[in-house]
Amino acid sequence: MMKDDIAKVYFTEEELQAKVRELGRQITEDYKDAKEDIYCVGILKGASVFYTDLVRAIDLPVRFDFMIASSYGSGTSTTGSVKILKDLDYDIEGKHLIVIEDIIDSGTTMSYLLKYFEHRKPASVKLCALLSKPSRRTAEVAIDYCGFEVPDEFLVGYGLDYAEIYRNLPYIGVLKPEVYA
Ligand SMILES: O=P(O)(O)OC[C@H]1O[C@H](OP(=O)(O)OP(=O)(O)O)[C@H](O)[C@@H]1O
Ligand SMILES: Nc1nc2[nH]cnc2c(=O)[nH]1
Ligand SMILES: [Mg+2]
Repeated sequence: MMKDDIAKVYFTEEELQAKVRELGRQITEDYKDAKEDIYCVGILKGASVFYTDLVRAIDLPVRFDFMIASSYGSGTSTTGSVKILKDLDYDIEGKHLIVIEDIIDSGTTMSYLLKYFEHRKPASVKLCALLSKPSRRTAEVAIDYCGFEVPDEFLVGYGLDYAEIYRNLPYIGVLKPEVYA
């Protein structure tokens, strides 16, 4: 079973779902009077699971868009360069963007994407990240809605992968050292 590979559970399914509801309520409250269209932009693939839960906790007419960005290759450390493998489908000029991400670690991915979005002149951009690892930050990123701060450990589950596996775990944890061997 997949759980046999997990050394420690950091956030249970229940804890994650409670946080998602709280973030959804906060976003709903903050955008309830917005005049412009709201675009929820998910950064695939890591944000996929959090995204689909969070949008269902937002009680407003939002639109979906996705980007695919990758800076980690297949390992556990950032390559430092961000590749956009899929761009936005829509012109976001004058729209509200809520960028939805699983984790801000070094900040490399998001600092790059936030600059990229600003060039497209949206009405506003806010970032919602489930996890933040502040001790690892090399590029500054302001997180408007942050789920949890986490220590410097490589986490898997709820969208977060190791070598593309473990994204479908409904909880977040760390792997046993022998899994990396
Ligand atoms: O703050 P950073 O150090 O840039 O790390 C955070 C990024 O790394 C992971 O994505 P990854 O590039 O591994 O691709 P994935 O989303 O497809 O897993 C994660 O989903 C974030 O997007
Ligand atoms: N799976 C996973 N991907 C990451 N990308 C940046 N930090 C992490 C992490 O802790 N786990
Ligand atoms: Mg990602």
